[in-house]
Amino acid sequence: MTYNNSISGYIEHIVFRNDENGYTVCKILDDNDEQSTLVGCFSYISEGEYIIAKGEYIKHQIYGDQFRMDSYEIAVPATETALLKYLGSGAVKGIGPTLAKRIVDKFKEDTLRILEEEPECLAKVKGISNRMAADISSQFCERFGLRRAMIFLGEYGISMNLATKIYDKYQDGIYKIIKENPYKIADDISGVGFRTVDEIAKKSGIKTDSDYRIRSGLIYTLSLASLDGHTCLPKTLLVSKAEEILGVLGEEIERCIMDLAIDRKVIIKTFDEDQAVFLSKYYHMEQAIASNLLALNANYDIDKKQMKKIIEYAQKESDIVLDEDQLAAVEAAFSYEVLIITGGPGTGKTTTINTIIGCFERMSLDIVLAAPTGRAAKRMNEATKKEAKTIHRMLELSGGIEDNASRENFGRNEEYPIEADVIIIDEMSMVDIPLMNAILKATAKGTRLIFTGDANQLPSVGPGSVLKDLIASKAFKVITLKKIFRQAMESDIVINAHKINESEEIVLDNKSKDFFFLKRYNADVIISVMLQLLLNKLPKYVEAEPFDIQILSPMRKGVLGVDRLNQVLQEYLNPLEDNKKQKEYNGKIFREGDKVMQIKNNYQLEWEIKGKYNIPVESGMGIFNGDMGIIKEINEFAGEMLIEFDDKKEVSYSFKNLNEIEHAYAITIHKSQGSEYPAVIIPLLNGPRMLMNRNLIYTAITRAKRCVILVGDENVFYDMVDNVSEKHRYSGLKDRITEIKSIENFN
Ligand SMILES: Nc1ncnc2c1ncn2[C@@H]1O[C@H](COP(=O)(O)OP(=O)(O)OP(=O)(O)O)[C@@H](O)[C@H]1O
Repeated sequence: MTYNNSISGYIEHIVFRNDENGYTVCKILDDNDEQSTLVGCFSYISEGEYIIAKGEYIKHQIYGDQFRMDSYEIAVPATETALLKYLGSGAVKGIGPTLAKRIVDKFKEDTLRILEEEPECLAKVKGISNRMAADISSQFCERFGLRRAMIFLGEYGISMNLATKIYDKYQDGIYKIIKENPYKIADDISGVGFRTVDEIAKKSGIKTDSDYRIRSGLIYTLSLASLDGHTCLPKTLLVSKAEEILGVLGEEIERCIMDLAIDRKVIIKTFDEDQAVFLSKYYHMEQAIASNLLALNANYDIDKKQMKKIIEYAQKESDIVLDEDQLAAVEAAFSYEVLIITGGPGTGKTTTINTIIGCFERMSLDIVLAAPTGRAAKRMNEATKKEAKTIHRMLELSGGIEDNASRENFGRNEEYPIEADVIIIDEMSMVDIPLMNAILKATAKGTRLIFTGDANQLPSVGPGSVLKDLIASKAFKVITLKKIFRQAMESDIVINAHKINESEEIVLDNKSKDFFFLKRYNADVIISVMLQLLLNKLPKYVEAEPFDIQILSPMRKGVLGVDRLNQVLQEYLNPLEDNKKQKEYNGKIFREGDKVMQIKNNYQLEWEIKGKYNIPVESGMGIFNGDMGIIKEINEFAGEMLIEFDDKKEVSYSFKNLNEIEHAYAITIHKSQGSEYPAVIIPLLNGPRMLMNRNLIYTAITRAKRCVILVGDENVFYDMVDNVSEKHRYSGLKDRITEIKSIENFN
């Protein structure tokens, strides 16, 4: 590219700067002492710097003439004028224009060297004490160091924010790290991944078969596997995946796995015929879960006569006669410190839990109820009429948004355990390894733990398959409820859910009252049928608002994936009108009236419920993953959006928090885990076999309370029901439990 234009001068004032991509608008005083506006992406820029930029003059529609920079250099202030401008710009705290002049007058062009190397000489300038001289020098060195590092890291395409983090961590050591082992950055700084450092390494000339690269790539491969739910990978699989990612020979990879094992970065354990390689954090978590659970797993010596009396009383009080399995579950809650109650829909899990609560309350025991999501906790609260919290809240998460990093920041832990005689956790299928580890750390010896859930639901989003592994270990008391009760028998949702699990034939003749299949084979037709159902037929049929009826799609992508469905449905259900404001964020348009969903737990979002005359009558904190709301108001000027959630909770979102919100006309089945809706509509046309399995369709159907309507190709439905090749999760929890148990038995 040839440049007809260049500009050079001092940066007088920075008007705007985006620290992520470095986009900057600033005023530059050029060599003719004329001021211009300079714009562009600068990896480093600071007031007082002398800049030589290449680019072109453009005319901005609103802001007028500007110089748009394509490339630039920062000159070291060498002349006396340059030094004066630089030091006088306020770049170094404590030096203003007067002091700058005195310093430059005294040291002339040697000024920078004096600042860096002989700060004591500075004290010879009138007005500068010894202490001030040292302070000025250290500020100057830090600033110059940062400037050099920013420019250096900028050349590797590193964003400003990241460059600052990297510099804060390594200071001047950064040059050596980038040249020798940039992979260290991924180890040391959270949020920096292998792909980023691999790019840096490539530019820095590091060989593809460098040991540092392979080791970092192996950790990356295992981390990717954990996003798919695995806490470990069989060694052969790890080697082949790493070969694909790194493009190096298997032998080299195997050697590096051994090195990582020696450094305890990974743990290798025997696994069937093969070996399993774990990221050490997951290995230790599984190990801790196994030993903590086994340590808790005591049997209580109970007075059986007394127990039977209490159970009798609780049954009378709730006017229920428990069946054999339910009774066994209640009795087990008396005798076992750890108890698992599982069963499909309508098998009486809630009824059993309520009886257990009734008994323990009579015994004056303190009971704490919790579930993995906000909606699941709300449901537990409605079913038991007792307070139920999210697990994170029970564990007193400190900090706002829950993410992997904050998972260890729980207020309740081994030093300050949960004060309860009994902890009951529902929807256990959603609990992953890190969360289970945190629950057990916060559970004191002597506290009973009761886990309930349905092992046929989708597994947790995070790594591990805790509930299944606990059951498979046979180390804990498990009661499986199988009988479907009369009331539940009337529901084809419940009946068909069980048929799906038992591989029994499901007749799609639409003679049911609550389970329908509308055969359609074209995506647009399917969408139009869903709209009809949502707007006209279903609300009356299930006595619910269209807002409460949920479309659940198996996928995010594709013609019937949630991304497209949300776009299309928004146009039909909430089209743009003159008086409706909207805000674009990340390529999505949020509009007043849109149905949206919070997609992470945020314990610091404040809500308010307003009463008559718009006066707040209640307030609190916390909006959770899966909470649904409607955009009430968009205020472009304040950069805020008002969203109303369940129970009229109003929350003001700053535009920069919009990454916590998604449109929710349609959501993925995965996202619906732990929630229930009066009616669900499920479009089924096609999808990858890996995803379209029994687990997924079972989970989708069991989300509906009063009506399920599937719309699409019946063969896809039958294929899903038949596809039991549920994606296998590699985990070591069951083995750790068996291992520790056998050592205990041996002792
Ligand atoms: N022992 C019993 N005798 C009579 N009815 C029962 C009994 N146990 C449960 N039921 C009834 O069966 C239905 C399903 O029970 P419950 O809601 O406890 O099951 P669940 O497993 O929690 O179901 P879901 O997973 O769908 O919430 C309810 O209507 C309940 O009243």
